[in-house]
Amino acid sequence: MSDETAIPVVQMRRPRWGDPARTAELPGAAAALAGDRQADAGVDPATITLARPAVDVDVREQISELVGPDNVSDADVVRVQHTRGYSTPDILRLRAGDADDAPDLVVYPGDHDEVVAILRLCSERRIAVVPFTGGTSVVGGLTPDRAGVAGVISLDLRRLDRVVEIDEISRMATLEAGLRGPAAEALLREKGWTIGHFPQSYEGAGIGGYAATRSAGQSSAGYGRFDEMVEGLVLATPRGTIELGTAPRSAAGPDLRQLVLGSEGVFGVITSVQLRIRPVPTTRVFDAWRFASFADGATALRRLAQDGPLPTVLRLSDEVETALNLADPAGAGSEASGPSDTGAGGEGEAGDGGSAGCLVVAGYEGGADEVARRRDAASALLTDVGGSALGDGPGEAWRTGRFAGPYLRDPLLDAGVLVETLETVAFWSRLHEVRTAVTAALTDSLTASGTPPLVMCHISHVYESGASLYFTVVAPFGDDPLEQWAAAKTAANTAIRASGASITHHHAVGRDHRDAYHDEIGPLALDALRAVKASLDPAGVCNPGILI
Ligand SMILES: Cc1cc2nc3c(=O)[nH]c(=O)nc-3n(C[C@H](O)[C@H](O)[C@H](O)COP(=O)(O)OP(=O)(O)OC[C@H]3O[C@@H](n4cnc5c(N)ncnc54)[C@H](O)[C@@H]3O)c2cc1C
Repeated sequence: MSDETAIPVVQMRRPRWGDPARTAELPGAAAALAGDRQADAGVDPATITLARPAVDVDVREQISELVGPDNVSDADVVRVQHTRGYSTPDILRLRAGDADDAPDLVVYPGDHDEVVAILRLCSERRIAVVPFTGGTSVVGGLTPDRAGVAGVISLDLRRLDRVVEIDEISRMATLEAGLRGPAAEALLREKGWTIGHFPQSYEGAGIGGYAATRSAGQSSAGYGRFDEMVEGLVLATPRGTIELGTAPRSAAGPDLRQLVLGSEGVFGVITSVQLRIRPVPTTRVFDAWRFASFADGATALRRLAQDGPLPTVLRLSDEVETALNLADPAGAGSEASGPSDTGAGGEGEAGDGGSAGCLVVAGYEGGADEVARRRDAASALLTDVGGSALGDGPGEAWRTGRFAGPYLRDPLLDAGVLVETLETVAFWSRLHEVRTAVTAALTDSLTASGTPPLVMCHISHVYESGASLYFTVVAPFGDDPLEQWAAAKTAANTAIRASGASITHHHAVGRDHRDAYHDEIGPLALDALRAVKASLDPAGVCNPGILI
């Protein structure tokens, strides 16, 4: 019954997304935006030749002794596959043959002690260490600053792939950090358990990355964000090991787990995580509802978040995304996706906020009785606040197509259509102001570049006091797509901060949001974080330039 178990771990082939056997056709809307442009897939990454690795030969030998010679590589093709992440600018650079940010060495440690030993050695030799779990960062989290370091190592954690322990009584599992989403889920499901964390990057991302970025999955209403599932974790630092998580809640000082969650590799490397787990659901049903406007739909989501009951998946698309979603759910309303079918115009009248209204997907998972109870009560509330039931057709269609969206970005870029996403989070009382400001900033910036965009927005993570806003932007390439997007992104960041929202709900800070993050927390808080880093990483080799 579960589509998540049908999805294997995919070894990504930068710069393209996902399983090469699963390609997506260029959507009709994109053809209109692209005009007569010839499709161009860019430079083949296998043909890129890199400068010689900067790391001294004796360092390489010492690392080889630590992890075994087969677990170190300086081959160009391997280094290119560890270059940057999966933001659209990252992809555009690699498509242009620019792999200047490639690491010097890629190292595959086999256990926690090897990670500590590598960090110690790199600290002595001032070599930057970039933890790499799935490599799907969209915020520049894998692009360290080389200033002041003698080289860069990408620490690929794929060999840390064990389920260490399942504590069925406490409903907890200890997982190594390199386990990728589908592998972790498959191993737990063999024993009847699920994590319930399904980001749209599920095929690529993994446990360490989820924890280091405070990831949020599509089922966050039911299972919580990833950081809310974490009961304990182990951090390897250049100065040794920190183990956190003695009990579920404690009054023993500040909760230091929260200091490590979201730390993006700057304090060290998370090598294992103790997670809350739940029984695999036996029942799953996804309903769809229509609301007259985004504001009406947002009120309905707020009421569910505040008064309950919460579905397991809860999301609201704006008018443009709704029209595309109802036309082809695999193509819109997804993370990092673009429009799929009719695009601006056509039957759905996307682009003019036309007749489709705003789609709410409410999915319920659990035991049969409990699902029926929650579904009945939530449906009564949704009806009460003005929703029209659309049955389970569009909801099920969204569910089955939900991991397909990212596959559209490559054909869109091939066709000269810029597509990128960004997200934020705010209190309910400010949400509409934030949405209006960010939409205007993106629209104005890209229109000023001569490429008026299609801007879509959805809510997919809700709390009693607020919700996330997720924007998908589509525009034809201008003369310089990197500059074009940089200007739009700066405008959006400025609007987010000016309207009092957070710079990120789940994509994290990386390098791309660093300045806005510093503005958000203020200089004293930043000093405190820097003091923690100086204590754990005195040589400053852990992901330099990221976050702080
Ligand atoms: C198509 C697409 C869809 C996406 N959808 C979602 C979504 O639905 N929800 C969501 O939250 N995010 C989403 N993302 C963003 C991204 O997948 C998440 O940030 C994810 O958590 C990253 O996991 P990863 O394993 O790929 O981490 P990586 O990219 O390997 O690393 C992310 C950052 O954490 C650091 N890091 C990695 N592992 C460790 C470790 N063990 N210890 C310390 N630091 C570490 C890295 O150095 C880097 O700075 C999406 C991205 C793409 C490209």
